[in-house]
Amino acid sequence: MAFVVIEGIDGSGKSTVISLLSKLLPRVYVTREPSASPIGRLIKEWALREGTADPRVDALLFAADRIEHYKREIEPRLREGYIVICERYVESSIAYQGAAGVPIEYIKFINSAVPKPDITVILDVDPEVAIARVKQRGTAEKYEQLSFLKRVRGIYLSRAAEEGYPVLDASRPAEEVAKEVARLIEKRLGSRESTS
Ligand SMILES: Nc1ncnc2c1ncn2[C@@H]1O[C@H](COP(=O)(O)OP(=O)(O)O)[C@@H](O)[C@H]1O
Ligand SMILES: Cc1cn([C@H]2C[C@H](O)[C@@H](COP(=O)(O)OP(=O)(O)O)O2)c(=O)[nH]c1=O
Repeated sequence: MAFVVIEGIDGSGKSTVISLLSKLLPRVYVTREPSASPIGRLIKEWALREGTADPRVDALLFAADRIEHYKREIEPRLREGYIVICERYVESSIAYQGAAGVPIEYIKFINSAVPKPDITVILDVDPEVAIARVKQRGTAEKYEQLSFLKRVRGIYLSRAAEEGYPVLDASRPAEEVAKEVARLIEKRLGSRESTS
């Protein structure tokens, strides 16, 4: 079993890479955050639109959605032997709510009820490129502002340095990025099989 998380700013190509990945790897279950849970819907329909009074409310809502999402959707699929690929997870809260001023230790604590993924990959791209890509996609959400995304990117890169996450250049064609992620996953799974 393998729990893989793909992280990156809006427009870094996460959804595109993940849909390509699901064709490159066997028995993949794809999911994402905010999730389809009632809390995930509240986040999409309210927190990310009108907005909350304090970014700690966002952090708490994302953490609550994450526990529901992990317990009800991710954990059962892992037990069934799927490679679960999740678009966004704890590092999104650290990067986005951290950039909004919430202390990182607070974010880590409220997310301590869910386990670390087996693999976390950061898709890195210049925020100007990401914003241009998202503009083609339709309306920008509350977090899709250039200066804010520059702070988010900075936190992702410092977290990758702290935790040893692979950082991929996501300005390349999505097919190339997806192949590199698939190789990373196969290598990590292969090394687990050889040690198990
Ligand atoms: N590597 C890439 N090169 C150019 N455009 C891309 C690339 N990856 C994604 N896109 C385009 O950028 C937009 C955002 O991609 P998406 O995968 O939705 O990003 P995210 O899920 O990270 O927000 C989409 O229109 C998509 O077609
Ligand atoms: C999971 C997560 C997402 N976000 C933000 C990042 C995005 O701007 C926004 C929605 O995520 P996004 O991946 O853009 O989903 P959608 O395609 O449905 O818009 O939520 C956080 O601020 N914290 C989190 O913990």
